[in-house]
Amino acid sequence: MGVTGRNTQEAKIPVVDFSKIINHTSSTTSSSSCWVEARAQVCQALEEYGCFVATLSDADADADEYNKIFGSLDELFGFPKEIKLQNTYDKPFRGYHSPNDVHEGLGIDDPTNPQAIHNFANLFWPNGNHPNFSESADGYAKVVVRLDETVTRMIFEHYGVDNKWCESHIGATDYVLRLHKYDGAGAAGEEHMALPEHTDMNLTTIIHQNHVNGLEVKIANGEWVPFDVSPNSFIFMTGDGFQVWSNDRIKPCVHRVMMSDKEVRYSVLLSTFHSGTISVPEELIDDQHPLRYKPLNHLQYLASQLGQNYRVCVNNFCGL
Ligand SMILES: O=C(O)CCC(=O)C(=O)O
Ligand SMILES: [Fe+2]
Repeated sequence: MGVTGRNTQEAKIPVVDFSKIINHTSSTTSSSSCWVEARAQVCQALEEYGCFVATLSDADADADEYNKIFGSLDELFGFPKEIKLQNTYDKPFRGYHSPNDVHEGLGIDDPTNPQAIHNFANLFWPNGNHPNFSESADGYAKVVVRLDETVTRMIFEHYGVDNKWCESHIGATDYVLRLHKYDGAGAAGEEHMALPEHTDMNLTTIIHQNHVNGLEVKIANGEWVPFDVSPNSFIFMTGDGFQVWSNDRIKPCVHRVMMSDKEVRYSVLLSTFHSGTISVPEELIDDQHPLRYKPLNHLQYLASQLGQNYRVCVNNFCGL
């Protein structure tokens, strides 16, 4: 292992094949054998790693749909900062952010609503002159929201939690689409940490990236494992919200971004939040798993992090 603790051997993020379960126009929610097999793999990976790589269909038309959005990002991030700063929302962690001089991000709140995408695009290309961006963001959001709903259904089923709670959970989910840019390594090719180690405060994050690697996941033995680029691979990570919901069965994924490539890395993230309160289902409380968390008001949890220069961890916020 090198000084960064990076894994150079065999450890890999588990891969789950969703190509028969989901494509860009539909998804299966039956109890077919591929569904049952994927459901077991998903939950085992989330308990061990807090993440897995979902591979979707690699048919050319589908891969085009997943990757079209990257075609607009040079132009989008090339707009002056004063325009990017207009990307704001009332709720926290939705709009433009620029935590350091090598990374910046823009956000679209509620991307399942075409009007929300249109309003975002109009900040940059007024008068509706943005057909490529809006169309590709809309198509992308549909695919990843479908993936998120499918995995959420698998999680509820796996732990034997009544479907009515699953449907109300999905109905109370807020989606945010985030577009991230990371500058490449300097002229001498020196590696830099573009985003330090953290877990996400949300329920789930789904990340897809352009042809430049950078995202790494910390596994149980402390090694860092890279998420390798592929046009039809999406990393699915669980955040603090599912740690609470699952009464500590599901791990929040610890990750960071290290840039060693000279090219710019773009990533597109779907981030999900609960619009109300996350409570541990009664099916997940027993003698071996006594209740560990008070109900978590997700928005209050996010708000508690604003303006802090340290992270209030979820155990301190609502742990029993
Ligand atoms: O852009 C990425 O690949 C990761 C970003 C991330 O971890 C975050 O914004 O929380
Ligand atoms: Fe993150």
